[in-house]
Amino acid sequence: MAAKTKAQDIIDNNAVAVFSKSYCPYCKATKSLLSEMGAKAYIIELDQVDDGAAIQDALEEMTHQRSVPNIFIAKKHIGGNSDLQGKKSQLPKMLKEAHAV
Ligand SMILES: N[C@@H](CCC(=O)N[C@@H](CS)C(=O)NCC(=O)O)C(=O)O
Repeated sequence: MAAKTKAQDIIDNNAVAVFSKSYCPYCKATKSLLSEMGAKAYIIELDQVDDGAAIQDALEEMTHQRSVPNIFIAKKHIGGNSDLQGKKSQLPKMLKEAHAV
């Protein structure tokens, strides 16, 4: 599957999608926050899959964001960890509406 199609497929089929890298501290903070909130999230570690670099390129093209984590809730691009942390007070409602909790 082409990387762009794969990225879009992950975004479309998961209430919460996190494109992450296993060693990235910002990604760890995002995963911790989502876990604390009890959210079911699809997490792909781009440094641990063969097509990770191609998926990162595709995400940059789609969102104009190259950094990880690259986060989507209900198919909507949220941004990175700082964007997610900044939405902390809205998250319970957003996650509920996305059927992620
Ligand atoms: N402000 C960003 C910082 C994210 C960041 O700097 N991520 C690093 C990895 S820890 C990154 O994407 N580096 C480029 C790369 O891995 O290609 C956020 O809050 O998500």
